[in-house]
Parts: sequence; structure tokens; C-alpha cells
Amino acid sequence: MSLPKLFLHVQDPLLASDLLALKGVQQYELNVSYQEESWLQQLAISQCDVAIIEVNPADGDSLQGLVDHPLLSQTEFLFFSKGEPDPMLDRLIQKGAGFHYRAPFNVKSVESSLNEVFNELSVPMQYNNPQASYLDQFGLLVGSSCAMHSLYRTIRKVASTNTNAFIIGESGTGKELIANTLHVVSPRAEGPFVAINCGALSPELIDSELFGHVKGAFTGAHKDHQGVFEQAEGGTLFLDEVTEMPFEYQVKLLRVLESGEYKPVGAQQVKKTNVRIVAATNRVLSDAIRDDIFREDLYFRLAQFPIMSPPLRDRQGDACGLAQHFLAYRNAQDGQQKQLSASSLEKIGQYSWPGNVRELKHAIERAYILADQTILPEHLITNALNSQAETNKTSGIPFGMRLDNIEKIAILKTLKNNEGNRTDTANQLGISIKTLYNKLDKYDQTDFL
Ligand SMILES: Nc1ncnc2c1ncn2[C@@H]1O[C@H](COP(=O)(O)OP(=O)(O)OP(=O)(O)O)[C@@H](O)[C@H]1O
Repeated sequence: MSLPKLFLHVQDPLLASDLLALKGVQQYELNVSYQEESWLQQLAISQCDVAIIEVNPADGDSLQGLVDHPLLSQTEFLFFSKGEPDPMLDRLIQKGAGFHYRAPFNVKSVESSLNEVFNELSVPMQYNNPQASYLDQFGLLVGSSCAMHSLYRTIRKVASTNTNAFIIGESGTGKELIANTLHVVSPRAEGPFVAINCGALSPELIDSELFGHVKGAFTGAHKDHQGVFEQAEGGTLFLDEVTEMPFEYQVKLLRVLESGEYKPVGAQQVKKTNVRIVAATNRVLSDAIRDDIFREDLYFRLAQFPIMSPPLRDRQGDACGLAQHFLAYRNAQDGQQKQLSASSLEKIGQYSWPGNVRELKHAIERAYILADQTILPEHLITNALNSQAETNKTSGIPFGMRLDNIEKIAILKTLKNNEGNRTDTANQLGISIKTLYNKLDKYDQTDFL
């Protein structure tokens, strides 16, 4: 396994030599900065896990540029400064960038930070027991790759603050799980975690679903109803697919975020809200803003802390580990001993998983159903992996297969065919989008962990 990478941008020769003498530094692959170039640009290219930066007055642009840069969440920063007040640096530290050491420096205290990060990054990837999961877990997330450890550190940093977070990533990468994890490791963990899918809100009831209503507010309002803001009071409100919220409601949401107040439909009094908002989207945000699908001002309100959810293809080694993990949990559920053959694991490792963890999880679920004891490559049904096998296995439905399994396969296959588009999938299957969401939710909750 390659070594974690450390970026060093230090002008003071004494400080540099003290740092270079640390054992904690020597265990990394070292990238020393070209002093004449912006350290942010160099870092964006070298993609190091840890960055030691000695800040000087000429660094304003780099510090400013880092505030909304994905590197902020991917890299552990150790800043060194002379101690003169620097609002931009303060802002970065508040956003969880890492540590700020002020002169005179005690470089020995840097050692423990470096060791901690190094240990997290150097997880051995040994696979030995086919009946067990061997991946690391943080909150509800499973994965041992560097990308996942970087994500765990980011979540830990955001969790301790009260800021809103915006999770950006492809469909199926685990954005809801990240939001839930952020909640359970935060001081709000005792409070509720409430998730809504902004794409599935019914247009007639959206006000009431968000802000609640009082008895008699409209025909059919037989009793008071709590909206999601009230349900999530003291906890976390997860706004999934926030970019799909109707444009006019985005203004309402923005107002609530700005004022911290909302009014249930038909109520006289406003209510104060105390929730952390975590939003998510799998859209390319710049496109959504440009195409007037999503309001830029709302984006800035929500994205106090952007969190990137890495695609599965960027989590080295995790695909096989997750397959093993899902299978181990499924075996435990049914008291079974099914195993993945070596060639199946090889295929899993080679495939790019465009549908990410969801696709992998569903592939294992289907393979588990189809295989007697050993899961062979032909049991692993995904369009790209084995389209011929898919046709054979699912067009001629095996005798005795449970009806709910047949339904599941039909839904997942149609979803896959529509590249994840739920509206088209629901239309083709002749069910409402709400029913589709309910069924997908049910699969996610009952399949495995
Ligand atoms: N790191 C992980 N460890 C374990 N399970 C995971 C992980 N990431 C995702 N999953 C599982 O994959 C499925 C999809 O995850 P999730 O719904 O959180 O993805 P998403 O990014 O929110 O998808 P979408 O954008 O389509 O809503 C879920 O069943 C979830 O439990």
C-alpha cells in the first residue's frame, strides 16, 4: 500500500529542519513546496493527506481560496503562524481545517497529530475470514480506504460545530448515511434525525410537510400537524435532493434559515427553530444554479461546510470489502454461510460501480438470492459486469422465487436501466413515485446493515 502523503510549505529554515527531524514526518511520503508558487495550487495537484503550512502575509489568496475548496475537507491542515490576528485563518480553523500552531512553536506537539492521522490512513487491507466484515466503521459508514478515512475526519470536524453542511456526491455513494453519521457523532445525537426527500414532496402539502399546520387551517386539517422543522427540533434535519425542491419553496426555506423562524400553516405565532440542516444533492451544483433549478443564495446558506461523498471507484479496496461486509450481514440474518468465489471478488474489484454502493449492495443482494452456496461471477448482475447473465437470470425467472424478490429485481433493474431516474422508473413500472421511494427505502433498511 502506498504511503500517506504530507505537503510541507515552510519558509523558516529552522522550523523546517525541526519538522523534518520529526519521526511523525518521516513516516509520510514528503512533498516539499516550491516556495514561489501558490501552496493551494500545488496542493490541489499533489492531493496530499496532510499539509503543514507556515502562513505569511502574502498567503491571503491561498487562505481565501481554501475556504470553499474541497481540499478543506479532504486534507488535514497544520498551520503555523507568528500569532498575528488573521481573520481568514480563524475562519478556516472554525470550519474545521485542522490545527493552528502559534510561535514560539513546540514542534513535538505536532508529532501526535501526525501520528494520529497516519494511523488512520494506514489501515491494513488484509482479507481473511469470508464470514466476517473486515472494514472499518465510523458511525453508520463502512470503509477502510483513504478516501473514507478522509471523509470520517471531515465528518468529525463538522460534527463538533453547529454549521449547516451540504453533501455533494453521485447517487448511491451514501449521502444519507453521511448525514445520519454526522448526526450520531454530534452533540445533537440525543435529538431527532429527520430526513425528507425534497423531490418527493407533494406540491399541495409541501407547506404543511415543512412547517406543519394547525387544526382547521384548511379542509381536512382535523388536528395540529408538526412539520419537519418541528419534528427535528434540537436535532438534525436532512434535506435530501434539495435541488429538486420547487423554486418558490427554496425562497421560503432560505427565509427560515436566515431568520431561524417559521410559521405553521394557519398559525398566528411564528416558531423558533433549533435544527442543524444537512442538505444533499447528486446534481452538479454549478449547472443547477446556472439553469435556475437551484438558488445560489440558498446554496451559500446551506453550504457553510461542503462535504464531498466519494464515488466507490475512488475508494481503493472498499468495493470487495463492502461486498464481503454486506454478505456477512446477510448470512448472519439468515444463518447462512454463502461465500464469494475468488473470481467474483476479482470481478467486483475490477468493475467501476457507476451506481456506487447502492449498486453493489443490490448486486450482492441479488447474488445472494440466486446463489446456492458460492456466489459466482454470473450471479453478480449488473449491466456492465454481466449483461448476458442478467438477461438469462432475470428474464427467465427461477421457479419458486419469492414474489417480493421478483418485484425487487424488477424495480432495481428498471431503475438501473433508467440510470437512476426515479420518475421514469415509476412511470414504466406503473406505480407512483412515492410508492417507488417507499419500496427503495424498505430495501435499504431491510437488506443489510
Ligand atoms: N459507506 C457505506 N457503508 C455501508 N453502506 C453504505 C455506505 N454507503 C452507502 N451505503 C448503502 O448504500 C445505499 C445507498 O446509500 P444512500 O441512500 O445513503 O446514498 P445516496 O448518496 O443518499 O443516494 P441518492 O443520491 O440516490 O439518494 C444504502 O443502502 C446505504 O446503506
